[in-house]
Amino acid sequence: MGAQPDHPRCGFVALVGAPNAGKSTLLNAMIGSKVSIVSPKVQTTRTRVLGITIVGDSQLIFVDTPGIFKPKRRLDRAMVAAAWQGAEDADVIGVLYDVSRRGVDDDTLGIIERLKEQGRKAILILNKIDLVKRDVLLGIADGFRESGVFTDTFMISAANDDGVTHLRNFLAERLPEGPWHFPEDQISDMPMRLLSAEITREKLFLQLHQELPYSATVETEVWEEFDDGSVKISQVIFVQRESQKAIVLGKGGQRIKSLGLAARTELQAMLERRVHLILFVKVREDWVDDPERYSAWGLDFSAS
Ligand SMILES: Nc1nc2c(ncn2[C@@H]2O[C@H](COP(=O)(O)OP(=O)(O)OP(=O)(O)O)[C@@H](O)[C@H]2O)c(=O)[nH]1
Repeated sequence: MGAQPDHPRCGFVALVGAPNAGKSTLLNAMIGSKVSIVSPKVQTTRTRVLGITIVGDSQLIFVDTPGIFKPKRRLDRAMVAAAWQGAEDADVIGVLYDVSRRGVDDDTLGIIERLKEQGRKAILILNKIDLVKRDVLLGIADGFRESGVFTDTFMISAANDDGVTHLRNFLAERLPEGPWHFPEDQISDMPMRLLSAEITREKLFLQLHQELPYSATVETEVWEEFDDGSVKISQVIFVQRESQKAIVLGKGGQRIKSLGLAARTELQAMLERRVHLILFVKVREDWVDDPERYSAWGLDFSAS
């Protein structure tokens, strides 16, 4: 553990909001390094990610939560339970809202209701201000003020890094006094295996979004570091049907080659070392209801 300041502060910040509000983008902007997966599709964040950053004497530990939405499937219910758990344990809750949407959605209303029930205060983070006019923005802020839940309101554009530093400094001041929980150089306690699998899964979404909606998952099976500094990573892409396997492989293995290249390039940049990435595709029809998958994502299956 690196040296701590004389008067350290440390605490947990939970970002909650409807799917697509920009939680991952904001987290990445705050941490300054890729720790969560950003994708234009909704509900792609399946794992609770802790991103950690130091601001002055404060160590901010961000709990990025999966979208809090009405759970339908078993997996979704586990996600929602995990999301709320993260929020309830936090020192500061930030409710993120996408100002470009037309009218407040049920997800956000549900979050506010839940905060009210618990008598918890939160800060309101109005995101994507680059997409709306100022008077619209002020109207939205007024609307939220009536709920009585929010102590402070921030107007930011996470994607353009507008207002993010101000928010970060505010959070740093808000945290309770106490020793740092993590070594200074640790930006994420998400195991590297999991993070690298998420990178491959992101590539799957980006390259095959139409053909393969939400039915694939990726696991890292081998993580082997060599003396020359390189690392060998073997991953399995699980799909639900043979037809999907064929899609992931592509004609003459073209698709999987391209997925592997994209994932490897990003892994190398992140790990700052040479990466040998080996991808396999396996069919497992019932992965969505397999308890083992839940523990791998840090979700509590019994909560669902
Ligand atoms: N124009 C604009 N787009 C943004 C901004 N912040 C995020 N986005 C976009 O909004 C989309 C959703 O952002 P994410 O960060 O993935 O949202 P999320 O809340 O983590 O979504 P889930 O993973 O579904 O919970 C992405 O396409 C982002 O690029 C912003 O400030 N301005």
